[in-house]
Amino acid sequence: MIRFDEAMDIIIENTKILQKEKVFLPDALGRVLAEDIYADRDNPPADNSGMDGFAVRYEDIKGASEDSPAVLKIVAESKAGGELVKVEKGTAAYIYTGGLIPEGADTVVQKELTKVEDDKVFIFQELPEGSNIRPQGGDYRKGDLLIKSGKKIRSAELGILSSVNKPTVYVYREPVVGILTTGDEILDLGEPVTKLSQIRTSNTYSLYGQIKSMGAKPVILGFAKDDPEDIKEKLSYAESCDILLTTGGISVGEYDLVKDFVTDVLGVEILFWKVAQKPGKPVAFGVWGDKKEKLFFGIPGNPVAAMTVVETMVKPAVRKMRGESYIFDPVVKAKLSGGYKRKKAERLEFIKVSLELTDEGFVARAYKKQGSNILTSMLYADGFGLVDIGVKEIKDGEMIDVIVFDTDFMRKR
Ligand SMILES: Nc1nc2c(c(=O)[nH]1)N[C@H]1C(S)=C(S)[C@@H](COP(=O)(O)OP(=O)(O)OC[C@H]3O[C@@H](n4cnc5c(N)ncnc54)[C@H](O)[C@@H]3O)O[C@H]1N2
Ligand code: MOO
Repeated sequence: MIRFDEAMDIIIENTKILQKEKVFLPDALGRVLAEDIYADRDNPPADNSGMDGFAVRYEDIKGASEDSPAVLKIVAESKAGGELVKVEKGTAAYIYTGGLIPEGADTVVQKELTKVEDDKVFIFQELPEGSNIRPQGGDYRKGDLLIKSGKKIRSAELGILSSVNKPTVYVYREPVVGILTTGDEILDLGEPVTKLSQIRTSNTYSLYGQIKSMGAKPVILGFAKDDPEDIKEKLSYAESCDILLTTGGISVGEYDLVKDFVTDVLGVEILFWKVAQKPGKPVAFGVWGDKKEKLFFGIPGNPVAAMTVVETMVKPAVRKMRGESYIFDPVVKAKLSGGYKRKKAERLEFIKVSLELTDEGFVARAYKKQGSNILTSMLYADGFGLVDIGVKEIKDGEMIDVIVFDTDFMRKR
């Protein structure tokens, strides 16, 4: 049995970033940029006005006051999208926000400080030279590196990409993740219950949700009975996936067949099996494909073990494949209210905790039932508290590290 950190090193070392692909700009939201983005023009492309008002020569308004206003003849108009106009000594131009600064003008006086009579504008205040002018290149210059490859595309990035005229953009491909559910007892949605021992699947859809929300494409490969032929056939459906997840049949029972068959059918090379963690101990990991570029996770059947393994092990791998720079969820220090006790301390334990953000920092509370079959514990959890190997008790009020996988609790007021 290896430790969790050793397992993660093996996973990350064997995970490769996927190829890039071109997508339409709006579809790039949430994806990771696979090219450097340079400015095609200065922004703003020319000096322009930050206010509605009048473009003037500073010389002409110098010394202006309530009692002795400057009086200028209005000779032109400059609006956003308009032509470049001109002002000369003793004249002014109407100007609107975004309008080009007329040739000869060096200052903009906002409308509120002026009065118009016929073709004359009265200016009642001197403003510093250059007032209300947004200079050419004040945001960025042509040729500047604006966004580096590897950046996750949010709305701000979409705005910049569109401002530099990128109707399509290179991003990294999103992994296709096949989910194969195994077990004689497992029923899909809608299948009638005919025996007491049958279990309605939870893993198929909780894993689907996890995979989808981490920015990958889940594909449900079906349900296999604990029967060699059935498992082999359904494993073959995984051929076109980047990652194969199986749930169930990975422990040491007579019917735990998955690990051997992934090697027979897909040529998976198993790199580890069993990790000193709780839950999720029997997890298996391997690589396959021509260049060993595809991943296999044999995930335990117990529902909480399955979700925990996907959150802690599969998620960083998916993020790396997507080209993301930051692949781990945040870890925060939290005060563990109520403490936590356990009998054995041989494994790193991920305990399901709810979180609260108080004036004194994060407070974590462990769910009272931590078993790996307790589905409701995952409903309760915002994160996993980490109880290290060798630790049997964390006292009430002691600090623990918590992996935060849902931050909604921080919005509570
Ligand atoms: N002798 C040993 N027995 C077990 C060990 C061990 O080390 N020695 N490990 C235990 C641990 S830890 C886990 S976790 C489980 C994992 O077993 P499998 O991955 O082989 O899973 P199954 O036996 O197929 O199922 C376990 C449990 O989960 C339920 N299950 C399975 N699939 C689903 C699903 N899609 N939705 C909801 N529930 C599911 C299944 O009915 C079983 O109750 O092994 C321990 N045993
Ligand atoms: O570790 Mo198993 O993974 O207890 O549920």
